[in-house]
Amino acid sequence: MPSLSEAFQAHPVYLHHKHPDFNSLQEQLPDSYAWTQPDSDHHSNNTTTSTVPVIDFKDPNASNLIGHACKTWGVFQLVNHGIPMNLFTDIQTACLALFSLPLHQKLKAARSPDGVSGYGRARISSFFPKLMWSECFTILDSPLHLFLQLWPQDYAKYCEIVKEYEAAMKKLAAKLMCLVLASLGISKEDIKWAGPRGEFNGACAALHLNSYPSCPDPDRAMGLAAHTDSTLLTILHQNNVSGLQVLKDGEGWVALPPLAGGLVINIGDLLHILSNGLYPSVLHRVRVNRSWQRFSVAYLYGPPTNVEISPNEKLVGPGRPCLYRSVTWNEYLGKKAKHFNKALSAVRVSSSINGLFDVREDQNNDFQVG
Ligand SMILES: C=C1C[C@]23C[C@@]1(O)CC[C@H]2[C@@]12CCC[C@@](C)(C(=O)O1)[C@H]2[C@@H]3C(=O)O
Ligand SMILES: O=C(O)CCC(=O)C(=O)O
Ligand SMILES: [Fe+2]
Repeated sequence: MPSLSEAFQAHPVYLHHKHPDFNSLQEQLPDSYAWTQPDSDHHSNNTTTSTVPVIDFKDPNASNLIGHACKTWGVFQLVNHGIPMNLFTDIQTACLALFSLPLHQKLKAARSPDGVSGYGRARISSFFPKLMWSECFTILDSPLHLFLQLWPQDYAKYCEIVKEYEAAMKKLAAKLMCLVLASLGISKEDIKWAGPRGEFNGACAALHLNSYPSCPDPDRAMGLAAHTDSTLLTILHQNNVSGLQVLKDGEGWVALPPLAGGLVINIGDLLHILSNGLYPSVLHRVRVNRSWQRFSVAYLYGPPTNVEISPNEKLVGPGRPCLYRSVTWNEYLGKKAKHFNKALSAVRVSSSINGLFDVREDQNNDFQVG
């Protein structure tokens, strides 16, 4: 089976700017980080009243509630999910330890232009003329070789934390998949790689650690620009600092404040495709603030890299044409690396026939550079 890391070999991302040392940028926002915000965006932040659904995983009606949230928002917060609190404390401790290392040490584990794993900027940086106020660290498979560079003495402790965290996320993601699919009327028997008990054992995943340092001019800076994830679903843990926002049709950007012990679950592009557009992947972004450093840990969950994902036949019929052609995650990551937020449209089959376009094509660049 090809590995996820092969997806970027054909689309290397060269980021020409030097890696920043955010500690030395605390006086004034450099022009290369200054984004400007259109007036309409200020308004949408202030007037919105609705909130992202919070779902109790132990609720007997959880599958229906999840289905409704996926359809109307593409995102929800999950509580009572059974993940022990100490796993969150440990992974957040690992984030703090990692991002607090001196820059020259972090760069020993720098991500290569055609690679997936390691330290650097978000890959999407290459699509924007301005820089984002964040740094990230991506882990695919074992972090051992990277952590050996970062912590020659302490690497084992951090490897153990990552291993435990990933194992817990893998189990939770499989349970979520079963409920999400059930809410669409799809059973685990309909998905070959689900396995007999819905363990989704062959699933592929990446762990993405994000750090958003405090920022001298947060209104003009952008932590992470608006994007959708290419995943089936993403499970995100945020520390106690706000910043994450999702775009809601007709309402604008809605904040997703951290809930102690809660997890944010968002629909990615592959589930958007599998559900034939019924469960839309959600555009999200991260704003920064003047006082607090924010950390988040995203578990990016997808199918085995060689599995073709296409609209499920139960969701295709006379009134609902098949909207997307089938793609593997690897192939889709290649599309994302090339077309960014237009990747869904790039695999859409009937857009040119019906004159339909994926909504997010127009929603991509609400922040302009100034
Ligand atoms: C598996 C992956 C999904 C991702 C690219 C990656 O190889 C690892 C990082 C992921 C991430 C996180 C931030 C947003 C995003 C669009 C990006 O640039 O890197 C996603 C990618 C994705 O979901 O397409
Ligand atoms: O930091 C966050 O809250 C969001 C991170 C994110 O969107 C990602 O890693 O894909
Ligand atoms: Fe994301």
